Amino acid sequence: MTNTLVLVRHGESEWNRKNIFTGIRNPDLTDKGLIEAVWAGRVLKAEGLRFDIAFTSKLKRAQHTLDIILGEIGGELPPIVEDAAINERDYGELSGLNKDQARDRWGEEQVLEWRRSFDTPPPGGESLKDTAERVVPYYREHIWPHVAAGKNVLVAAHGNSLRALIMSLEQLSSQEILDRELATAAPQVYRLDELGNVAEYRELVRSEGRDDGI
Ligand SMILES: O=C(O)[C@H](O)COP(=O)(O)O
Repeated sequence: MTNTLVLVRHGESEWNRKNIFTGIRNPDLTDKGLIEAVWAGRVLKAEGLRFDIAFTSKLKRAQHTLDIILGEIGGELPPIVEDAAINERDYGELSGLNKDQARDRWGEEQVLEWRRSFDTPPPGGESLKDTAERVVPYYREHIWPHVAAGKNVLVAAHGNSLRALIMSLEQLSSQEILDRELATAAPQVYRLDELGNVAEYRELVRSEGRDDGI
């Protein structure tokens, strides 16, 4: 399969485990996150996917996930481009706060609005719209040209930087993106047509109880 773009959110991070708003802070993966990344690499390999180039953010959890995936796939490593343009959405003053404590302090509805609305930024941070305004131009300028040239491209990034990109790729409305959740290390596999529209999409989700190692 060519013209393939695979987006993958990092595996579980230390702060995901502790239920803490992370944004552009820099925790690493947990042991569970490492295992999730291994699984993502194995399932992509089992799909027969090989990558010509890979992109990741400047944050450890995404870089580490990418390294593990590429290691599992094996063979010659593709070039890796790291750029802050695909960093996680900056959670501003919420960064470092426990999500339940934030709900106790500001109320369920306010916190949900900060987390999932399109254009309400958390105090001192970025809305999904702000995030899209850096992610989408970066995608168009630096990532899409490789896919357009028939390459297979892997992007390891973050829940909200990828939601911003998916909103543009799938032409979702600001209402439709509200409910789109990305599981950790679940590859989103897109085949794009020559205009960059989605020709095929599949999410590879880990099923419990497999005994074939993936
Ligand atoms: O930055 C974070 O805290 C998480 O990666 C994503 O946050 P969310 O679950 O509020 O989208």
